[in-house]
Amino acid sequence: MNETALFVEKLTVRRGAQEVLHGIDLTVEPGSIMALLGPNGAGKSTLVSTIAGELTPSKGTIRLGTEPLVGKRPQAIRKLGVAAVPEGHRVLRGLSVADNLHAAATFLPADEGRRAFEEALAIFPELKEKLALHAGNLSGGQQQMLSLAQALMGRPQFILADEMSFGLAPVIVKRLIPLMTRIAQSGIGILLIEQYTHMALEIADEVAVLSRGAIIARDHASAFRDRPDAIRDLYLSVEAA
Ligand SMILES: Nc1ncnc2c1ncn2[C@@H]1O[C@H](COP(=O)(O)OP(=O)(O)OP(=O)(O)O)[C@@H](O)[C@H]1O
Repeated sequence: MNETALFVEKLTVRRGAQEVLHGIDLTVEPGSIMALLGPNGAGKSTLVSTIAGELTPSKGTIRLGTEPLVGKRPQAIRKLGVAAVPEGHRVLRGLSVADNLHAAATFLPADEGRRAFEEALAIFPELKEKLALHAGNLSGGQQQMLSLAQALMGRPQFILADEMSFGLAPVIVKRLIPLMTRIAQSGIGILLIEQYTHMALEIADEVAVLSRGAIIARDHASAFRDRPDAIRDLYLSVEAA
């Protein structure tokens, strides 16, 4: 077992009166992509929000290597190296693209911040031409790239990518999703929630299927690649039970 992995152990989370995650166990390895798939309401966003420190579990642990994350504030978790890229591209719309990127480098020493800025532009060359534009004037796909670039500039060890493709045209998603492979190759572990199951399976190393707050299947992505319908059959079998 890799000690620098992101470990979720026996995680139980309530929202209001309802328990929505029931003892989740999940490990994301550095440099690998874990696709978390499941129907609407399964608890995927709840899991991401809990890892990111926005929700407090009622039971269980989350660790980055040996470092416990439960009880830490979202900003502290981000600083330790776990960055959430939220659904719906939440960039600072009134600021320029350049200022959005600079804001993401606030915690870095100046020279490292400059390096991170250049690296982000190397990964997302489209943003280079838009540096002076207000982020609110970018297309949805470009805003999502900016959001991802901001997460990367914090030098994360892990990225939690929740429905990055939300609201984007499939043609944009086809360009965005392969970038995740490049990011993983740089050593960053990715927990990927993606509505386009076939695209998630193409790039993922492992798959965990969540239904009604429990992991109902976990395997190498290759086991599902040629039969994405098997995943929907799994959801349906749980729904029917
Ligand atoms: N803010 C909230 N307050 C109370 N319950 C919530 C809240 N947000 C989500 N829930 C409930 O928690 C459960 C899990 O929802 P969650 O959004 O985590 O699922 P999901 O798998 O991400 O679904 P989707 O794909 O629709 O986003 C659902 O039953 C949902 O109704």
